[in-house]
Amino acid sequence: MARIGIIGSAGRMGKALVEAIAAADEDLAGGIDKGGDALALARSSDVLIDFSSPHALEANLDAAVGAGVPILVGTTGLEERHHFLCDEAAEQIAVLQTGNTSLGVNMLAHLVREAASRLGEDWDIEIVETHHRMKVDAPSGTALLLGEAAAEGRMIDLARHSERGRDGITGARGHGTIGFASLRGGSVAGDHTVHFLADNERIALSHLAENRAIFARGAVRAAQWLIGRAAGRYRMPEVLGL
Ligand SMILES: NC(=O)C1=CN([C@@H]2O[C@H](COP(=O)(O)OP(=O)(O)OC[C@H]3O[C@@H](n4cnc5c(N)ncnc54)[C@H](OP(=O)(O)O)[C@@H]3O)[C@@H](O)[C@H]2O)C=CC1
Ligand SMILES: O=C(O)C1=N[C@H](C(=O)O)C[C@H](O)C1
Repeated sequence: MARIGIIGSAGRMGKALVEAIAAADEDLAGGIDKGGDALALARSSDVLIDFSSPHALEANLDAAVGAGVPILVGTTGLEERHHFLCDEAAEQIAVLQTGNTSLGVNMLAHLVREAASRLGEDWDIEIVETHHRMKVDAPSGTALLLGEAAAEGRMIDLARHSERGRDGITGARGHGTIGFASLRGGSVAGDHTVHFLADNERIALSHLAENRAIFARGAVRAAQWLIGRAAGRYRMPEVLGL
């Protein structure tokens, strides 16, 4: 049995993970929240799963490196410097960072990449996400993951072709850009739709999460897969065989 340590264990995802670890017949090494000792947790774990806060990322990566255990980072709201920190840690341990651990969203990303590569630039791409009222970051990590997939399909740089947070007299939509819109309310676990819009026709590719069990199940699967892996950055499609 693998010993899995959870960072953010009292949170919404932390609770779902406790159930998923039991369902997978693995061992819960322990869990911490704000103020917890990540290094002590890492030393008693075979792998760490982090669904907490971007503020905690540096300490969590240091703990994983210190104990020499792999880490799955599911936390979203990450900035460029957080991705550099993941790269640095991945020189010494296996690191998998992803905005979404579910099979369905990773399959959707594959479809979006394919559609974006086949449809010309006269098909505008807009990504709409809806989440529960407690979510603190926008756009969601998943929306950005889907945006990256679309940008890869188009062979463009997402950072230089994004339209985010439109408000006021924005001017016409930039040709060839990828737009993002975020809705917040209720208890929605996570809905994402990638719209492809051309003159007189539209395609909408969607994923609707009915609960957090899908994220927790994927996270445990990734954690199991990470144990014993060489140092490096890994991605969910490798875990899921997509
Ligand atoms: N990749 C994916 O598939 C998914 C990613 N997420 C992401 O996971 C993250 C957590 O989501 P959710 O569970 O809903 O959020 P919650 O707010 O419910 O839980 C976050 C938990 O992290 C803890 N925490 C906060 N700061 C620290 C810290 N410095 N060190 C250790 N623990 C800390 C909190 O503890 P305290 O209350 O003490 O502050 C809390 O228990 C978000 O970024 C979310 O977007 C969510 C679902 C799926
Ligand atoms: O905060 C959430 O709840 C979720 N966060 C992730 C994201 O930002 O995409 C994944 C999922 O959609 C739920």
